[in-house]
Order: sequence, then structure tokens, then C-alpha cells
Amino acid sequence: MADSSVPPGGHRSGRGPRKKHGDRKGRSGPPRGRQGPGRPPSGDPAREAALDTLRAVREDAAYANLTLPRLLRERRISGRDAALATDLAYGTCRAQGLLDAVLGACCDRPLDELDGVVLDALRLGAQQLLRTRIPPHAAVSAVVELVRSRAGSRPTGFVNAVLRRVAEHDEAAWVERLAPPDALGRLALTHAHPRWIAEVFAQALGSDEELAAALAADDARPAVHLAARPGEISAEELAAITGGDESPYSPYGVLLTEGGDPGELAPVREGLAVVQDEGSQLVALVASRAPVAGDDTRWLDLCAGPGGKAVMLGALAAIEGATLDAVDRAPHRARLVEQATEGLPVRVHAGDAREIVLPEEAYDRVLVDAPCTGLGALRRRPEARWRRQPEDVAELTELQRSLLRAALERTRPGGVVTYATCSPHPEETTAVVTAVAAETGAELLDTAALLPEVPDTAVPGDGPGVQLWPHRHGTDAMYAAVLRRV
Ligand SMILES: C[S@@+](CC[C@H](N)C(=O)[O-])C[C@H]1O[C@@H](n2cnc3c(N)ncnc32)[C@H](O)[C@@H]1O
Repeated sequence: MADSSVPPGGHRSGRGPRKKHGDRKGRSGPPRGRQGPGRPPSGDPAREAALDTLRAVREDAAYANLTLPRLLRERRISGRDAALATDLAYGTCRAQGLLDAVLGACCDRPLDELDGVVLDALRLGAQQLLRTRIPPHAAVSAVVELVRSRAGSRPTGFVNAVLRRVAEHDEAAWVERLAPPDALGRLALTHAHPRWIAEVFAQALGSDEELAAALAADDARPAVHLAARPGEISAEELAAITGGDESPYSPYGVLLTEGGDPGELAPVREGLAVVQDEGSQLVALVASRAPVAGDDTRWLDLCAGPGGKAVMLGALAAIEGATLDAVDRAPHRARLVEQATEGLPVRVHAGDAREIVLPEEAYDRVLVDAPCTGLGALRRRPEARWRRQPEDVAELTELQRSLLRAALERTRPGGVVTYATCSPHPEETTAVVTAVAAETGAELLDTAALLPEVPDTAVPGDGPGVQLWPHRHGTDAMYAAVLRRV
């Protein structure tokens, strides 16, 4: 597919040793003093913001969902431009592997030899051509102009030629040409997921039957949910005020139907509601519903930052006359928990949950919302699917096991521990719970029975716990399992 007529200029400059994309290069930096966060909107503020987000993700390992909102604020980009920037930046990050496969077939040199700004622009262009309804000529000329303003006219011919090649076929035809021969590999490419993640999803689902639906739902922008703070406002009232719909499962949930910044909604600004995926609400609900015999006043959240579930548990604790200790290893995240739970019966501790001095065998109800790969929340972290690596899993599962053990040590006999992850990876879910239960003698409780309103939560092979899925429940792929300390 290489086109020898593609003009020069797309390749990296010959100066200095060869660097990777992540390295900052002269020509990918701000041209002529025009760039920088405070720069006023140009003629194409949406694509400029999208391109700058891609640069930050590639060069600085930034998070797109933190970088873009900051750029939009600083540059006062709103309305349609903000919506376009969001679609393009997040969409390009999500589809990176698919876009790179197509671009690789249209370029006469390896992508990792291209200048960073040229690569970002090609990805942005390919995203528009293959995955949006933007007319091809508009997409190509906008990206070429962007490259001209960032890197001068030298690479524009190259970018123009490559994008014209991309535009020769639509997304489905490219998948047809580039897909590996096996069904799983094909589905992974079709829905722009790394193969290893598609394999993990298939394993967690127990078969390939739902894999296409799971990957498709995971490739879509998630709906925004609010959680009404128990004791402050009902979901019905919150839905009426925000114009949203009451969530299908969580008694506190509201599904927003309008776009816009949910942080600006009056109930959120006033602390009556928080932005929280319905799956996370259901995990907090499981933690609050797990049956405890006897006293039930001392609650503990061992991995609490930034505080989403601690707010829900703290509000429920206030209603039940209980108190919540909330721990997080990262001091800044512990501070976020403090801010989020102000006014609730919550004491926040910054420290490592495995070592922090807390009463032993004292708590009636404990939540361990463990650090994990986040494979169940990829919809919210656009670049994460390409950044995570299979090698990350082993280190995390070690930590998860030790956190679950630490939780059980702090729980009194008869008390309950809810173990949760925002990942469906069986190594992080059933393997951790089964191993620690066997080792400690903790009793596995029927978690599904605690969520009778939610269908189809079973873990394949009669594994312990419940598994939520975007394609089944419209939630993140959260996992939760309840153990009783004996
Ligand atoms: C999945 S997040 C928790 C999300 C939180 N429960 C919520 O709903 O907002 C996992 C948290 O565990 C914290 N963490 C990681 N290792 C830890 C440790 N050894 N002890 C305590 N907290 C830890 C991380 O800083 C992170 O904030």
C-alpha cells in the first residue's frame, strides 16, 4: 500500500538521534509563539484543542479526560466547538490502534518515524474520515491547515496524500482488508480494542457469544449518571430538577439525557448529588446491603479516593447512625475524600491500607474498592485501552490480594467485606476473591442476592460475586463480591 509518490516532509527531521513518539521534538512543539494553554481560540479551535490533547497524551502520558476539559476552559471553547473537540479528541484516542493500522497501510514509512505532530494530525484526520460524518474534503483540508500552522508547509503534501489514501475506503472496508483471519482478532480490530483486552472480555463473559456487543458498547461514549445523596434528595426529585431519567437499577441514580457539563448542574454544585456511574452506585449499595449480624456501626472504606463511594456510604452511615473511616494511600486523594464527605460522619486517613494503624478485628462493614487495571471503565478513559499492558495485571493482583487480606484483618468476626474492582479481568476478580477466601477461611456470600433488581450479573463458572457490563446494564464493567469474616 505504500505510495512512493507521497511527498517528503512527513518523516522526522534528520537532526540528532532517533527518538520515539513520546519524545518532544522541535517541530511538534509550539510554532511561532502561538501555542500554549492560554492561547486564544483560532479559526479551528475544536481541532486545535483535539490536536493538543493528542500531543499531551502521546508526549506526557497525560489523561485525555483531564487535559481536554482544561484546554476547553482555558481557551473558553464552548458549545458546538467544545462538542466537536471532545468527539475528535476522545474518539481518536479510543480508536488509536485501528487508525494506526489503517495509516500504516497508507504510509511509506513506519509510523514511529513520523514527527509527533504529523502522526497526531494523521490520526485526527483518519478518525474524521473513518469514524465521523464530517465530509472527507473538509476533514482533509482542516487537518492539512492545522499541520501548516503547527509545522510549516513542508509536511502538508505528505499529510494530504496519506489522508487521501485513507479516504479511498470506509471503515468497514479497511477492517475487511486489515483484519486478522480469526474471529476474535477481527472483532478486536472492528471495535478498536487491543487483542489482549478482547481476550480478557471473552474470558470474563465465559464465551464469545456476547463479545461483539461487549466490545461495541465499550467503544461508545458512556451516558452520564448522577447519584442523589441519600438523605438529601430523592432520585425522583433529582430527575425532575435535571431533566434526566431515574436509573433502571440504582435507587439513587439519574441518567442524564442532555449534554453539557454535569458539574454545573445546581444539585451537583450544592452537594446534593454527585456524578457517578450507576455501576459504582450499585457497588456502594452492595457494600451497604451486605448482611451483618449484631452491631453495625463501624464502617471502613480502605481505598476511598477520590471519594465517590465514600460519599454514598457516609450518607448512608449518617442515616443508620454509623461512622465511616476512609483510607487512601495518596494524600491528595485522601484530601479529595475529605472535601467530598464534608458534613458526613466520615474520618479520613492518608496511608497505606496494608500498614496504617487502625483497630484490628473492629469493623462491622468494610469496602475494598481496589486499584485495578480499569478495564471495566475504558469508556471513560479514552487512551487507557492502548496504554494498559497485560504485564500490569500481575503486580496489581498481588496488591489486590494483600488489600483484601488487610480488610479481613480489620473486620470483626461476623462482619462483612465487599471487594470491588472496575475491571472484569478474572485474575483481578474471581481469582483474588477465591484465593483469599480459601487462605483466610472467609465465607463467600451470595452477592447477586443483594442486587435482586439487577439481572444477568452471574460470573461464569459459578464464580463468586456479581459482574456488571456496559452492554447488559449500561454501567461500567464493575465487579463486586462479599465475604464474611468467620
Ligand atoms: C479504584 S480507586 C477507589 C475509588 C473510590 N472508592 C471511589 O469510589 O471514588 C482505588 C484507590 O486505591 C488507592 N490505593 C492504592 N493502593 C492503596 C493502598 N495500598 N492503600 C490505600 N489506598 C490505596 C488509590 O490511591 C485509589 O485512590
